[in-house]
Formats: sequence, C-alpha cells, structure tokens
Amino acid sequence: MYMRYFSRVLSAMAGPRPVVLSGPSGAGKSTLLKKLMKEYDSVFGFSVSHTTRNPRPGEVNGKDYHFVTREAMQTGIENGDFIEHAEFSGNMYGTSKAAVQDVQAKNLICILDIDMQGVRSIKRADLNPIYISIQPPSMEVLEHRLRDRKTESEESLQKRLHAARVDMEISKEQGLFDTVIVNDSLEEAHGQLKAVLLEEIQKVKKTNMSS
Ligand SMILES: Nc1nc2c(ncn2[C@@H]2O[C@H](COP(=O)(O)OP(=O)(O)O)[C@@H](O)[C@H]2O)c(=O)[nH]1
Ligand SMILES: Nc1ncnc2c1ncn2[C@@H]1O[C@H](COP(=O)(O)OP(=O)(O)O)[C@@H](O)[C@H]1O
Repeated sequence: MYMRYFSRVLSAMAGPRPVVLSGPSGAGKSTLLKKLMKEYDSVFGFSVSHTTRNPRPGEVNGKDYHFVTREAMQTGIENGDFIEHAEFSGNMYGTSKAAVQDVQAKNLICILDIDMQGVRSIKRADLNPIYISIQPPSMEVLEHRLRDRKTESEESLQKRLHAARVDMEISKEQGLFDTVIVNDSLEEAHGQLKAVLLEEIQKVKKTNMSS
C-alpha cells in the first residue's frame, strides 16, 4: 500500500504522467494521437512498441513500431526487456522498458497505444498513467472505418471486429478508464482529448520553458 503510494509520488516528481490510449482497432487512436502530436510540438513522445505483424505501407520501422520476429520478441521478453506484452489478432505486441524510458528521459508525456490486455498489465506496473479509452460511435461505423482504411484482410478484419465487441463491453467497467471518448466527430474527440490532458500539457510546457 505505502510502497505503491511512494512510487506514485516518486514517479510524479520524475516527470509528466504517461497516457494510455486504448480502444478497439479502428476507433481512431492513431489518428487522434498523430493530430495531438502535430498540434503540440515537443510535449508528447510516442512509446514505440514492438510487434511481430507486418508493416503496412507507409509505416516506418522504429517510428510506428519496431517490427521484429517472434523469436526476437520472445528473447526480449525472457530477458525482462518488456513492461507488458500481449497476443492480438495472431500477432505479438509489447511495450519495452526502453520505449517508455526514451520518452521520459526527454521529459515528454509518454503516449502508449495498447490493447485491453496491455491496460490490465500496466495497471499492475508502476507507471501511474492517465487511462483513456477511445471508442467508435457504433460497431457499424467501426466496420466501415476499418474497411475504408484498407489495411486488413477479411480474416484480420473479422478478428478485429470480434475483439472490438469484447473491448466495447469491457471498457464500460467502472474504474478501468479515467475517461471514455467516443470518436464520432474527429474535431470533438480531439477537443475532449486535449481537455483531459490540459493539466499535464501545461506542466510540460512550463518545465521545458524554464529549462
Ligand atoms: N498490449 C499491447 N498492445 C499493443 C501494443 N502496441 C499496439 N497494441 C495494440 O494492438 C492492437 C493492434 O494494433 P495494430 O496492428 O497497429 O492495428 P490498429 O490498431 O488497427 O491500427 C491495437 O489495439 C493496439 O492498441 C503494445 O505494445 N502492447
Ligand atoms: N472521427 C473520425 N471520422 C471518420 N473517420 C475517422 C475518424 N477517426 C478516424 N477515422 C478513420 O478511421 C480509420 C481508423 O482510424 P485509426 O486511427 O487507424 O484507428 P486505430 O489507431 O484506433 O486502429 C482510419 O482510416 C481513420 O482515417
């Protein structure tokens, strides 16, 4: 109990609180976080996850993800390099300690884009983030957006839709997320996200201006 309290106090002293963005595949997490990072220069840093899935056209290794083999990922996990990891839609994903440390060393707000299993694991870690769930307006809209994105095969799409139904149910659980944002109008969702993060954004701006 006290250990947890002190570690939270220490992590608060160490820098801004990280932010966990979670929610179904296709809900708009990447779109929202890219818009946020574009608007606020030198405030946010993305925690670059590892994954065993193939890169999509336009994705850059080391920027969007560290694209690795299952063997490399398993070795990293065995070596204790990861804060959390999960299997999603037939691929492995994970947040390395280095991914978060790299951002925190720059005194930036670290953004983690992770699935529900990741959220549960991070809750057991000492990161003390702000938990935000990004939800689509409906399953129908989600399916349209995922199809329009044209990144998934029919099989992968069905797996994502199945996971989305589960995700949308779990995200209603009391106390799991600090805020749930429904991404209907992008501008409105972006405004809500900024409002939730305002305090942390101001803290970073203030410290980085005076350093
Ligand atoms: N647990 C965990 N989930 C991750 C991580 N990185 C990405 N994810 C999640 O994996 C899921 C699939 O991500 P991705 O393949 O990029 O597809 P997209 O969400 O449809 O763009 C999403 O729910 C992400 O939030 C990670 O490091 N850990
Ligand atoms: N508010 C919105 N209205 C319409 N389309 C959106 C909106 N937000 C995101 N999209 C589109 O929906 C698709 C899924 O968004 P994306 O950011 O890739 O989701 P996620 O990162 O959660 O998987 C993308 O093609 C994106 O351009």
